Amino acid sequence: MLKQVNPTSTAAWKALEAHFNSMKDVHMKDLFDTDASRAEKFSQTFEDIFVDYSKNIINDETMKLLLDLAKETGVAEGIQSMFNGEHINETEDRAVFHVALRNQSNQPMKVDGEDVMVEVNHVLRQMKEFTTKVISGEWKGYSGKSITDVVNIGIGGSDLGPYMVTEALKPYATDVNIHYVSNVDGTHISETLKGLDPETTMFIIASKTFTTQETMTNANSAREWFLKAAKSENHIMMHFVALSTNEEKVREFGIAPENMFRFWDWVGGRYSLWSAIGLSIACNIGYDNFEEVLKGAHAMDNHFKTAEFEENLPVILAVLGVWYNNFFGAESHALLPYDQYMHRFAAYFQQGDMESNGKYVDRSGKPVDYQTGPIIWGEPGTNGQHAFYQLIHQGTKLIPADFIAPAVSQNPIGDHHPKLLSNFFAQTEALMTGKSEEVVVAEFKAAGKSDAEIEKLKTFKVFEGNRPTNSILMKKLTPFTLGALIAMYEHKIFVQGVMWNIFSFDQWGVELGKQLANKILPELTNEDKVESHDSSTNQLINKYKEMR
Ligand SMILES: O=P(O)(O)OC[C@H]1O[C@@](O)(CO)[C@@H](O)[C@@H]1O
Repeated sequence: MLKQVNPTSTAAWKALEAHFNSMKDVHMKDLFDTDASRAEKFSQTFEDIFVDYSKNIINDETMKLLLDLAKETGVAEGIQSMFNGEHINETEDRAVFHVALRNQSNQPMKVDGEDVMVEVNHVLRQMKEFTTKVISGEWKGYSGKSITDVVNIGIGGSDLGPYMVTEALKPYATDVNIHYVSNVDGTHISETLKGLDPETTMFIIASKTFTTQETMTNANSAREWFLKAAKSENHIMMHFVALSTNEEKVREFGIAPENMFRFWDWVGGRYSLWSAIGLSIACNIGYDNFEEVLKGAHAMDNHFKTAEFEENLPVILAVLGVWYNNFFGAESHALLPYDQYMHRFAAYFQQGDMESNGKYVDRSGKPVDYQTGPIIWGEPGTNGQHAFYQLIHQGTKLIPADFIAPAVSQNPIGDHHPKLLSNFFAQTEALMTGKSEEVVVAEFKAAGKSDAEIEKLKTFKVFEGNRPTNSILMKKLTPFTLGALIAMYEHKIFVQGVMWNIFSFDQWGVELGKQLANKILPELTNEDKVESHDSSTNQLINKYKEMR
């Protein structure tokens, strides 16, 4: 069980409220000007990852109080509880044990007295055997041909993680082409199946529950598409495998148990890419590279479990997020990877963060009277600079942002990478320093502008600066480094959930929409006028019936 501490009742919170009043008008520029060691003091290295968090509106006192808040809200105890396999997902009475999936040191890790590593390692061996056969061409389809394309059918945590990782690790891809189908919109599977050959296509049906409407609809459509060519149901087993906790539903679908890769209820969907859900990753980049991803995450787990809070990267990033979310009133957090391969990174953590901490009821069942999870968003740099950086630089909203970049490119052509990184460095500098009216006027004068022009335009060109960022510089985007980076953010989310006294591992909020959709679906199968909803929903459904 996690300690139940209302964060606003702690001494640290009260001290932070007072401290905020002394910091809210401080400009980071002045903090840098008065402390030559600032950058070094507020930076941390982990393996090949360098994190510079000095461009934040913090001083030593800020960090002390924020870490005190983490301590007072029971983060240290929460870390122990998670790694001890306690049922900290209390509303579903489950452990939260994704750390066991990547426990490469193979120390026993127990849930309810049982060492889960026996099963974890069995499934990893099964995954290795399967992916080796597929990649080597040994696995044959119904007509005797090898598999050329793998289609992962899943949604949410059964899609976003594998998709993000295979996109990020494209340089490590084998010859097996990987495709992801998630949306129930017929377009998604129709467009994906175009150009695929049923004789050489493998379908991975990824679903923890094996009941998700989108996934089962897409799986059935894939099966129909396949059987049109393959004819016999006996051929299903050569082209369909299942990743799930629900063996009964897998059998009902017609996938043989030997083609099922199991995982367990203590694996949350949004924390499942390390489990059998990662099968499509291993098919695409090879099992050894998938194992490297696990190793990177495991290294971060050990750091998270053992490092003092003052040097603990997930804890540091978590408390900085709380500082802006709960004291500066920031409502979102941007993830801005300066790496095109990481174009799905923010999307992945939209589920990871917002489905974990998008909660308004605390662990005692009472509505909170403080802010919880932020809106997560972002796009790769430099594209974002031509889309939304205007608001980040000169808007009225505070947007704390993480800038992420590799020092070494996987595609070192021409001078692209120096240009990419010059923008990576310049943006956080600009967000921090801004541009004063004095500098603006001097630039206008140097350009020969008249006083009247200067007077008219100068305020539009002033940048207040003091916009906080974290800079995360990786040596290179490798499987190990990506694994460590993902785990770092997973643990940041966990720490924030503990501090906000919420349950981060259930997701009751996704149920109502599904429930109402299931009620509406049958109403769409006829031409009857619908009157069972509010007037807007009735109107929309009836208008749809007129239009179609
Ligand atoms: O893996 P499955 O059981 O098909 O669930 C898919 C996704 O649906 C949810 O919205 C839960 O309903 C996510 O939490 C989950 O990752």
